[in-house]
Amino acid sequence: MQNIKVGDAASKGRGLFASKDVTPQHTLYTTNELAIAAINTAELPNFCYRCYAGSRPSTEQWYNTGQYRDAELKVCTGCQVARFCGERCQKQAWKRYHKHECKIFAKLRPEVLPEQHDNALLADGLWSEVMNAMSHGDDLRAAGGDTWMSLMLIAKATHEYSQTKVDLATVLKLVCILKVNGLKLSTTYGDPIGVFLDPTLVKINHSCNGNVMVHRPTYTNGTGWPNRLSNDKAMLKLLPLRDIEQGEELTISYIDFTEHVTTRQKNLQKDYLFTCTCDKCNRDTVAAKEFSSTNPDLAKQQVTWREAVNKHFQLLKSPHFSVASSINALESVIAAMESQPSFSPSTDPYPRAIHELKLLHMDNHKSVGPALMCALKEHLLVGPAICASPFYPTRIVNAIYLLQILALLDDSFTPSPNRDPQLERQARSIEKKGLSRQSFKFWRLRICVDTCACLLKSGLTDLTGALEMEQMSIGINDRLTSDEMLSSWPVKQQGEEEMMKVLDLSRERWDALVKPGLESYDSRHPGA
Ligand SMILES: C[S@@+](CC[C@H](N)C(=O)[O-])C[C@H]1O[C@@H](n2cnc3c(N)ncnc32)[C@H](O)[C@@H]1O
Repeated sequence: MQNIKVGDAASKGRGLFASKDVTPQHTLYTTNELAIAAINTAELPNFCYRCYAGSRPSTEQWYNTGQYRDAELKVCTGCQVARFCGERCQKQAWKRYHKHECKIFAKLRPEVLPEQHDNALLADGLWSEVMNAMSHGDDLRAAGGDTWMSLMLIAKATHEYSQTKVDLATVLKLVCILKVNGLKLSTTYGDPIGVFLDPTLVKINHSCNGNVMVHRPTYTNGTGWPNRLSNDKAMLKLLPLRDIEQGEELTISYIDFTEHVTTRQKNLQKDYLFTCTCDKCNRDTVAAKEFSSTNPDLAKQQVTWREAVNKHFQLLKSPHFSVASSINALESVIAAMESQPSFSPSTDPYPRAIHELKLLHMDNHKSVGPALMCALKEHLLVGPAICASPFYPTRIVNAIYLLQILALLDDSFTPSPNRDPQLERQARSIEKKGLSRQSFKFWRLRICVDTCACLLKSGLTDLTGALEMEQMSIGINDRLTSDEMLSSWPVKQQGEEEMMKVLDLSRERWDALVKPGLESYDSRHPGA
């Protein structure tokens, strides 16, 4: 299933190219094994040290247990650091790498450097491929500063504690290679849990408007996880976001492409040592210059909003973090941005603020109502504005979450002895805000049908199981029924009016920001 080839990407060095015409349904590249991977120290207790399973279960499970994990991981009795989802993963990890590091981990615990987990023994061919990747060692050394200091420290610590026979200069080069070529190891739901390096993907270049995406399927090693829903055994997949022609260069975004162009440029220069000249950067640079000369006050205001959201991210990792004050800070940035007549949901930091606020409300366990408001804004306003491709995995994953939240609230209306009064109160309060039960069901159906349609045309096959469960709970059996159900639905107009009200959007704003997305939806479902 490898539909890629390595080629010359001019001033960027090598690059990856499509070796045939592909659609979003094709997988361009897949691997069942990560050559090098490291789970962040803080996440080690939460993820299997072999297959990285541990991503979030359904929202319902999360609501009922307050936990994102769907099974207990067993800790390695030797080091008390690595955890495994089952015996199979533990045995495989031991054979492949853990026997070389278990004692070192035991000695270092609890301060295990994440980079210490990288000493999977690489076969000769793989080792030379990895060592051939760009390291930018000389540039990093010349730039000096904190970055170079921390790379040196990591290299020295790794060299000393691993008792490797490889010399310090080589370890330092490897650490630089990891910095420049390492990609974010994330859950299927996009939460970062570490870093990985793949000998093929080290050749992929960056664009802030990338045409492909790395996806980590929900079900990896198939061990010990009772609630997994797919048979997809790939550790990762490279999926197209749109149709791509044979010979076209494949690009991913190394960074959060929703951030402001100056931040993107700064981060790419600092971490990857190049100046991005992609179309999006060129467009955004011109637009930002024009904006600060025509709207200097608002441009300054936007800087303070970005600083407020960045402060939340810094605090998130610190012991001074307070959920309540972060919620307040994010809510006030969101309200201030929405109050601008020129409000655009793709303007940084709006997408990041909405997503974070949703997660904080979800982490706050019982705040399902406020989480729903954020999830709706994310789905209807932010998603289409930041990425035109309906196959963008993050949009699909967010839609699945939204559906699960909707289901949780919708079910709470139904009389049952196990009904949760708190959940019911939140559902009633949304009803009071203006979204009737009928419209609630309409949106559930509409979002489910559309997400299924996108999923079927994408390579995200591991997610179909999660959506089938949503379909079943709504009562959809097949595509025809769903389109028929939608077209005969009496409250399409009413559903839209009520959603507008509940999200506090004027007709003008709805028409400008939400309607185009819904129209492209309608074109996917002509019968509806
Ligand atoms: C992961 S490597 C990508 C493969 C690399 N081009 C090679 O030849 O091995 C990352 C490095 O590629 C270069 N690069 C990636 N995307 C680029 C871009 N859009 N413009 C310029 N250089 C880029 C930078 O030097 C960056 O540090």
